[in-house]
Amino acid sequence: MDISAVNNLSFEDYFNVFGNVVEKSPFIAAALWSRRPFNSLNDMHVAIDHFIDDLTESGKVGLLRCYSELAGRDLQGGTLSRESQEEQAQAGLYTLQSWEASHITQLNTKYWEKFGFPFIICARMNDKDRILQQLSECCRNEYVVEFLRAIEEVKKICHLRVQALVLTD
Ligand SMILES: NC(=O)NC1=NC(=O)NC1=O
Repeated sequence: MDISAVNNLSFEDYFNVFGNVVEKSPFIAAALWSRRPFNSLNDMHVAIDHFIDDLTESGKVGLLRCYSELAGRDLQGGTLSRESQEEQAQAGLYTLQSWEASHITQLNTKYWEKFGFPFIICARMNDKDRILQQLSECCRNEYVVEFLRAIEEVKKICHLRVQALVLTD
């Protein structure tokens, strides 16, 4: 659908389509309904980015905590969202060797224990080797570095999800 079709959707249809552009934070899509009409796809991106940037720190941390870990329990248990499942599959996280799977589990645990939210990276822009390498390196970062990086990765993931739903202009 193009941006004018987006603007003409009923709230229910809009919410069904865009509700998970920010993983398990449907309130963001619901809030952005008030920003219509969007002038362009980029206008939607900017509106979402500004909404996220305007959240309090605790609001941002809550948003980060809604993301499932990469190759984590949700992937193993088949409880990932459709979008996350597609993104993680595309990065090769469903076909890890056993040593890779145990390594990412160990690093994810170390990361969560250090920062209080899961390691987040845009899987569609990476592959399993780069994800493992980034996770390992990011475990050594300071809190503020990871907090800011994670928010920017959330935006990248969101932009790709919105782009997939709306024809580019
Ligand atoms: N923890 C994560 O990085 N999760 C994710 N990255 C993606 O690209 N999609 C996800 O669900």
